[in-house]
Amino acid sequence: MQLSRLQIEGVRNLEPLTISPSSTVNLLTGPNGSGKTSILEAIALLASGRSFRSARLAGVIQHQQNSMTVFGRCISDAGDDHSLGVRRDKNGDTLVRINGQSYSSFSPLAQLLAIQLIHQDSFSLLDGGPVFRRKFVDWGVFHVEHQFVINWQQMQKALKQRNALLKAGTAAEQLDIWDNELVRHAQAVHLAREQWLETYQTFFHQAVDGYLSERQWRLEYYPGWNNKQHPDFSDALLESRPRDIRYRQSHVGPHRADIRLLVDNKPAKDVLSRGQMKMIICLMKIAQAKLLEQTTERQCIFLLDDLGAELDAANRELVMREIGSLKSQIFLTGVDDFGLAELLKEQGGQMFHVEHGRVRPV
Ligand SMILES: Nc1ncnc2c1ncn2[C@@H]1O[C@H](COP(=O)(O)OP(=O)(O)OP(=O)(O)O)[C@@H](O)[C@H]1O
Repeated sequence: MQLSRLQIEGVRNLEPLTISPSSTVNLLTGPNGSGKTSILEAIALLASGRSFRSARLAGVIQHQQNSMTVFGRCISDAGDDHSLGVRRDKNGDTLVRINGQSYSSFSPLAQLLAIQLIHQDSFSLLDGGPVFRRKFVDWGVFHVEHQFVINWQQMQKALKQRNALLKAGTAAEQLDIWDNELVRHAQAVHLAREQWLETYQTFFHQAVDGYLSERQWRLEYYPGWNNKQHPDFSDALLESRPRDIRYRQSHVGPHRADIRLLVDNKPAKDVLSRGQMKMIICLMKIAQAKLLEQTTERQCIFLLDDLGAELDAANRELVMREIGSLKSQIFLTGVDDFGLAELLKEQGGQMFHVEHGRVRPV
């Protein structure tokens, strides 16, 4: 899916704007605080209903305004036209519209727009907690296997019920019903993640091959329990039961899953420089987009906030060429064109200048 038109109103410092982005690269330049990231934020909002920088959406709505609206006209990978819109009021009311029809949740938008976001918090993928890596894997699985989200939601529900019983100090036998439900969906979630990761490994290794290829890279999957000892999750859950009862929470399961990236047998976050970490994060996301493109013929939209930060010229160009090898649409920000103007021309891109919340094509 690609955005052929973008309309934003009431988002942070941005004046109401309408732009027709290029289907290849869109470079947004301008001074600090001018509103570049806010444009990426608005695109991400259109795809997920969430902001990647504020937990509270009310903070994204422009001061003195009562609502914000993001509207996008998109061309699907099959060539169909779609209109998508999100409106959010200060009092929390939300409206999601796709092709003139209203929806009560954001998931239909997420299914249409596959966004790959790289910004300053993306480092969490390597140095943050397991939740960031689980989200990364689940995003990949969600876009290739639609049944996954149902199993994931059922698993979360069973886990919540089980934890509530544990907290209330309920007798062990009463856990059985939720344990059975948890096992059923947890097993499905685990298998889907495992299969996706098996395919992903190939794309990941191809992506890092052209970068620090003298190093040995390994991506390991931990499903959330010791599956060498207990291939069947139900055995692990049963073994964990006395501990779960004692500490009143569930200690094993796909909610504890993680992936570990090792470089020459050491955790990547302990040995890579900041710039190298950013490169690997970019390459991990590019590999994810390639997998999606090759398995489903769907394209991602890349949002790269301040790509220039931490990366030297050679690495910036490598990232741009790698993304350019996909059919993805790219939006990237920078205080200047950080030497990418030539490459931008070569890739048929478009530059926009942002100043005091006003955007104009250059
Ligand atoms: N709710 C809001 N209403 C109005 N203005 C806001 C609101 N929230 C933030 N701002 C302002 O909007 C601007 C947003 O800037 P943004 O982060 O998009 O800039 P940027 O061009 O990406 O900057 P940088 O180059 O420093 O990353 C800032 O000047 C900020 O003070």
